[in-house]
Amino acid sequence: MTSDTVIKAENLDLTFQTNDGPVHALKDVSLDIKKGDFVSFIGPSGCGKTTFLRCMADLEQPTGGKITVNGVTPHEARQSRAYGYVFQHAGLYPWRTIGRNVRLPLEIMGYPKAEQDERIKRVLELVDLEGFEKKFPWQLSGGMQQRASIARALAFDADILLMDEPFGALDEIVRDHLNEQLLKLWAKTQKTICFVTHSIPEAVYLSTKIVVMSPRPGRISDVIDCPLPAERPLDIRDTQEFLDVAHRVREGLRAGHSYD
Ligand SMILES: Nc1ncnc2c1ncn2[C@@H]1O[C@H](COP(=O)(O)OP(=O)(O)OP(=O)(O)O)[C@@H](O)[C@H]1O
Repeated sequence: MTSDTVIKAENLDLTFQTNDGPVHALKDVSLDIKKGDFVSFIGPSGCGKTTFLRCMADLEQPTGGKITVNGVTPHEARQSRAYGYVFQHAGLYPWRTIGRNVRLPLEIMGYPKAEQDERIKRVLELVDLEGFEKKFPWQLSGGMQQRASIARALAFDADILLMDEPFGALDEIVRDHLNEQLLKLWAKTQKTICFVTHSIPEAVYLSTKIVVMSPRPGRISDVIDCPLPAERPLDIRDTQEFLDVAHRVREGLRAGHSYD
């Protein structure tokens, strides 16, 4: 493992035991994610994207192989608050204001009140939600709620952000806007981001590396470097370079897909 490796999976396997028999969710998954990478995971439903992310987060236990996060086990990484996790649905507590939702992990971690206040202010600014601290989630649009949940994941300075289809439920215009904002935030914070998506354009637009997965059993079928410049206006999606990468992702998905 080189010193800039953040997540390393070696021959990872995970089989769920269910009433209908074993489900082989991950098979022989090996991957090296470097510091500052933006890695997207794309593949058909059931190919193990979420399961892989959950292994990184210590929410699932692999049945074979090895995974390290910052050179230690996912359990140790979780204890040292190495990552923030953003889910498909914002998952904000409706009875807490936006500010108090972002405050929650900081309270749990026992930050002093003044530092909590300072951090809440800083992360709400980062996601363009300054002034919304006292609003309740239902007073915000879906896109704003998702930004608040990103702020909550950023509040405690984790170096790694695990994002499981965070914009999947949003309409395309809002999603475009959040994609642009996420890229800016990534450039500003230099975090390592693992991002699950079903969208080829979203994966190509955001990533430095795209991991194509295929199902039954879930495995990695291709890892594609995305050579686009760091500065990515939305209309980069019309360039030949972008379309070439998108084409390769589509081919990778097609190769691993069975239409049964
Ligand atoms: N807790 C569990 N118990 C049993 N089977 C599970 C469990 N979690 C996931 N699976 C199964 O493991 C496989 C991989 O699921 P996973 O959710 O990781 O796929 P995914 O690629 O994220 O899918 P989607 O794109 O639909 O979210 C699926 O067949 C799923 O049904």
